[in-house]
Amino acid sequence: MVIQFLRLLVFCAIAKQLLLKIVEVIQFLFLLAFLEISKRHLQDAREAFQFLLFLAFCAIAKHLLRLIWTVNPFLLFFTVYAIGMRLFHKIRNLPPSPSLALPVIGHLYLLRNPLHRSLSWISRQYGPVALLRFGPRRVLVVSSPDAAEECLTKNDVVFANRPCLLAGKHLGYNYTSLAWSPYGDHWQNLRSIASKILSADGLLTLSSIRADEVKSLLHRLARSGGQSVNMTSTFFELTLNAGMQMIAGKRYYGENVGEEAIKFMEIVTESFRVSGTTKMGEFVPFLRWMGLKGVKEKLLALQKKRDEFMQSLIDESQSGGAKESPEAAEGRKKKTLIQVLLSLQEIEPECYKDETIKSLMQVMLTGTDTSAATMEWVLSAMLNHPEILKKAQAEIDEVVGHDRLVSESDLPKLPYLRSVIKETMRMYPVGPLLVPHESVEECRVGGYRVLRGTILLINLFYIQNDPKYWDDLANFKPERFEGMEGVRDGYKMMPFGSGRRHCLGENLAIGMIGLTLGSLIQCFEWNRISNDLIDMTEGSGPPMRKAQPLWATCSPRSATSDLLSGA
Ligand code: HEM
Repeated sequence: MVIQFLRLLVFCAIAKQLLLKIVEVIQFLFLLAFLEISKRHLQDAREAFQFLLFLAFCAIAKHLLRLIWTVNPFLLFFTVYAIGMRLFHKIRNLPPSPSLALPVIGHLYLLRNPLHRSLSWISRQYGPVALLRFGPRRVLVVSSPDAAEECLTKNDVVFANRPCLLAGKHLGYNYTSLAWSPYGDHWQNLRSIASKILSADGLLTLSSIRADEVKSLLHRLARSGGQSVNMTSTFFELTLNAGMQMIAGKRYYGENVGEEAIKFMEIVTESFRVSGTTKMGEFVPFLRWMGLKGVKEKLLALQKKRDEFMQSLIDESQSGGAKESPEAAEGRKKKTLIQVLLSLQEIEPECYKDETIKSLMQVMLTGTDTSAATMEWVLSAMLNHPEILKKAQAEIDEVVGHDRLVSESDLPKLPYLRSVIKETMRMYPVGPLLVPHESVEECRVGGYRVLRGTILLINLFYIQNDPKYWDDLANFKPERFEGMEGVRDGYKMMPFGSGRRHCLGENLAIGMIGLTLGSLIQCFEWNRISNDLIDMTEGSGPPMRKAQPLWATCSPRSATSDLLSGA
């Protein structure tokens, strides 16, 4: 910060001297010209008057500059700095940018929560490729399908890196976890391990775990007796239970949970608390020295707890003493993720270190959160549009019937349900800015120069809600996706990202979301808790959740009541 400030002072002092000199030179030149013309016996009095006027203007400007300098040198600093930067910006062919980037904080003063809304406003003013400064960091904001395509195809390798942010350092094992790792051999190795686990075959192996978790949720809801249920926490607990069952064969939420579960819940709650505190502050150097010092310590403490917890699960599995829940133990013919990774560790210990296994466990858990948030948006949207809920229910009745529960393998035969999920992900993408990327070398986007080390934010929220690309966009209309199966709609819809760093959990997430919502609407009639529409305002993320938790009531459908008693 000190260097930046000194640089600014030197720049302003030089700029001030230069400006004064320029004014003096102009004055001098005009004086010469005036004398020359008067020598030739000025014929045009108007011309002479204009010369005099200009001389007077220059003299006033010079004195004004001196006055401002004496009265408020800072005002002069800023004016000269802003004009200088703007010129410099233009000459270098950098993308358009809001004029006033304040020293130290840059454009951070323009941003509010939720961030994607502020960035949308900036895109409306400065176009689909805009450059901002978050403190000392350059940030490229892209908000059109064409520009996004350019970043994720032609420049895919250039942008395949992730920026070094606090969360990646302290929670991502010093940038070695899959989501935070820089593009390179280590990332490729992790990605190929995770791709195998999350491949269609890998997911099929663990599908019974997910189905069991959903059945257990249906049981619990059937016992709610028409009382209102907090669906936000219900979805969150469901996805965490399913995630931990796949990872370690454990469930931590529900009835009869023990001490280990309480420890796990504390870690999850703490993760939320801490993740909300890093945000923009980390781009402002003086905050990093002052306020963020505490955040760093909190992150370190959290990571220590998380690491110890995950290690205890690995140790338990290694010693063969995993205490599984009775349902899991009974149904488990398959290995948990930890068991699979430990057996690979025996063959290739260098590739499958304990740290690698723990970071993969964390990635699986992070993904569960985004799935839960999406389920909440989908159910909220359907509760606000009962006719859509009925249509999805009718499709399930016709395709699956009332004699068995929906399964993940039914999803390809339920296009309307899938369209409802897609339309929700269009209007309310839980990753509205994807995950930040960073350029490893200079490149061009939209004809502008993008310098090395620029953070890339793709404003998916803006693209997916831009009237240029979507008809009737304010209306929740799943029908727009009907008949579009397997059609890639350019880069105007990509809730899971695209390119080298696209989401690895897409199939798992779509399977779990479809299975859960399909089962909920197959077995229950759903209602809002009042006549008021559900508030669809988004809170700050990531992931982008609803600002208000979702409460709803459900009562078992008579046609499927047998299914619930036998589920
Ligand atoms: C509705 C649910 C989900 C949504 C909307 C979602 C969305 C995303 C997005 C937008 C990205 C960033 C893409 C980019 O940087 O361009 C991402 C990355 C990632 N997601 Fe997901 N995700 C979901 C669920 C999951 C699940 C369930 C898992 C794992 C079990 C998962 C694993 C990952 C991983 C590992 C990455 C980082 C990939 C990399 O950096 O190489 N996601 N996800």
